[in-house]
Amino acid sequence: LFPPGSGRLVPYDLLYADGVRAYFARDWPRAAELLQRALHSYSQLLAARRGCQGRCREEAGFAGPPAAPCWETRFFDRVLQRAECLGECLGRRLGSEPSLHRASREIQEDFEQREPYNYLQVALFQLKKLDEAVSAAHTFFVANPQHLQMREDMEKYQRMAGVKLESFRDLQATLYWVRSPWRSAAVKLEESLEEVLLALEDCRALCEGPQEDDTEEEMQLAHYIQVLKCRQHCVLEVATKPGRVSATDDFIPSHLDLLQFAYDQVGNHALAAECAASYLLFYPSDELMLEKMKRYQADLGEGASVASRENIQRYVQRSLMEKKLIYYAVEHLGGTFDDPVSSCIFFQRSRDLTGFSAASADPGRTHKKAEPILPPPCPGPFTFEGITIAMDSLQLNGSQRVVFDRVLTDSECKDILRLAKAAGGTGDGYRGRQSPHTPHERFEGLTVLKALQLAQDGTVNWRDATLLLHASEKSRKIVESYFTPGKRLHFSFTHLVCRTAVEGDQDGRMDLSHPVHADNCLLDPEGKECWREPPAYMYRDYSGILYLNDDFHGGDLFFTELDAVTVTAQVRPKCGKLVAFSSGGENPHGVWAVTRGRRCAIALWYTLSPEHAEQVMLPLGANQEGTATTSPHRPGKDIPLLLLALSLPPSLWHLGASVCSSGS
Ligand SMILES: O=C(O)CCC(=O)C(=O)O
Ligand SMILES: [Fe+3]
Repeated sequence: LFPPGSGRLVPYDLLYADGVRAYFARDWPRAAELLQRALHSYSQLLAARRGCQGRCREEAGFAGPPAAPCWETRFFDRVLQRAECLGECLGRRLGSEPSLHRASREIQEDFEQREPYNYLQVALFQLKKLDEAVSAAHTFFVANPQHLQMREDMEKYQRMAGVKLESFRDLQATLYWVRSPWRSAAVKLEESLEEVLLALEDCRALCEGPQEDDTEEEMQLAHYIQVLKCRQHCVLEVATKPGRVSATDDFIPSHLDLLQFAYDQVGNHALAAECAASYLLFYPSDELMLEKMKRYQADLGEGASVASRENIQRYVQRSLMEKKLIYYAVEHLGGTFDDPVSSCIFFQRSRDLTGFSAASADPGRTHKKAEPILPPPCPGPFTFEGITIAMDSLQLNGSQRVVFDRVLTDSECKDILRLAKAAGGTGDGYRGRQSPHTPHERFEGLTVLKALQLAQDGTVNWRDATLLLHASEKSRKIVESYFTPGKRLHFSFTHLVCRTAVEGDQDGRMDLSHPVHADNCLLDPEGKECWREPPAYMYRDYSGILYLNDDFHGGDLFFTELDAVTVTAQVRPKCGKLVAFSSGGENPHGVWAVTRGRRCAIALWYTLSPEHAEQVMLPLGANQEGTATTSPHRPGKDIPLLLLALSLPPSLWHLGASVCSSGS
């Protein structure tokens, strides 16, 4: 079908399937070759898609509005035109029908998760191509830092004689960023922001219907206002048209917010600051963002000037101007305007600009007074107002423990729970599976990045995904200011996790939902010690759990002594309750069985060390305490295996732990 030299790209899923088959047949040379070809084919496909997208966007942009009677139809025409262009362009570049290159969802996910590199590294290792094997392993590990098997392999590679430091390279890294998963998030966010701004332009251009010269002035004005309203509605149009990136009315500011977060995570403070400044154009009094701006400014130094993005400035100014004109018209000519953008600042500013309120009160006016327009509810930023300390270390009978209340409002909890539900419905990335701790519960986890990815796909809504990020960030700030004032706490790992009681399987249950453990060391209840060594996440310094609901039975969190049985304190989960504690042996904890319903929480782990921010890979070349040999103090087999496993993040359990469990 695809003879070599025909210039036709062999679909990557076919190559992959053959490669995996060869792998299991232990035909290493063939496996390595096919897997490498599969990866090559996949990257060619992505490159072709990117190239064609650029071209077709231009083409559709230059084509000019087709002469259809109403602009919605024309908008669809434009979309169809672009789809057609894409199909042709891809067909040409790939040398075959683009549909042949559409792999199943599972295979796509494998490639997104870099799974083929996992097979490849084994095959290359078997072929004694050590340098290439290490690069492949490293490339896989960068995207799967929680993968226990690979983590061990990486440690082995690092200890191996003859392995060069340069071999630890990410074969998929884009130019200047390595390691952080936020890197690819930022790239994707930039892409989708650009997509939307372009789509907006497309949509706005189509608002301009034919102008009849001889209509009366009044009619012309009415027509013009219609055009302006149409343009204002483009934000929503772009949000809901099929084939577009999913968006909400708050799409642009949310994107800027997420981008500043992503850039901050990868340490690019200049870009983070630029996005923060751009975000502030929408919400100039957002306290959290203003505070971040201050930090960025301090990080960047005195002389550095921070400006918002020009395209966003233009967007905001233009939008304000249009709203101003519309409000003016509504007031003087009648009619209504249902502002599609709920951003309060837009509303308030455009009202201020028109002098709307003052004009309405002017007694000299003869016009019928315009209906007062109520500002839309401001979603507003989080504030720390209202948060209370419900229990401190003393009341919790231990050290470095605290419980805060009212970190989230009921409606925020509801929105985040909705996110969990929507993500659960996809059966993707959030699959309910048996809890790793107990057969009587199902266990589901969703990371912030995965939530953003689902928002990108349009599976969940942007606002909810952003809310998850905000809730995490807010908790981080609270924990930071409580436990480490003046020192920055970084996210180490964050996920939304739900535990659901399996119905009809709860009678006489004796086990726990989450057995007693400590978060950064291996608890040894017999020796009454906690070993801070791998595979525990040693660099986790603080833990937080932000609860989202209480409509379930059981599921209280409890702290114990080092013996793992003497309970010292207990916390009943509730929406908005945040429990935080230091992650070490001073805080062994567990969760009572959930015997009815579903218990959801955002689990958060923080680190003081920037190198471990939101990734779990140890810096290469650095000396990893205790990784090279087993500590002589470690009572090896005396540590119950379960306790050992529990000090690893739950995320580990939903990544295929071994090569064999995936791709087959
Ligand atoms: O959900 C909870 O209350 C605690 C969970 C926990 O300790 C953990 O995931 O490490
Ligand atoms: Fe824990």
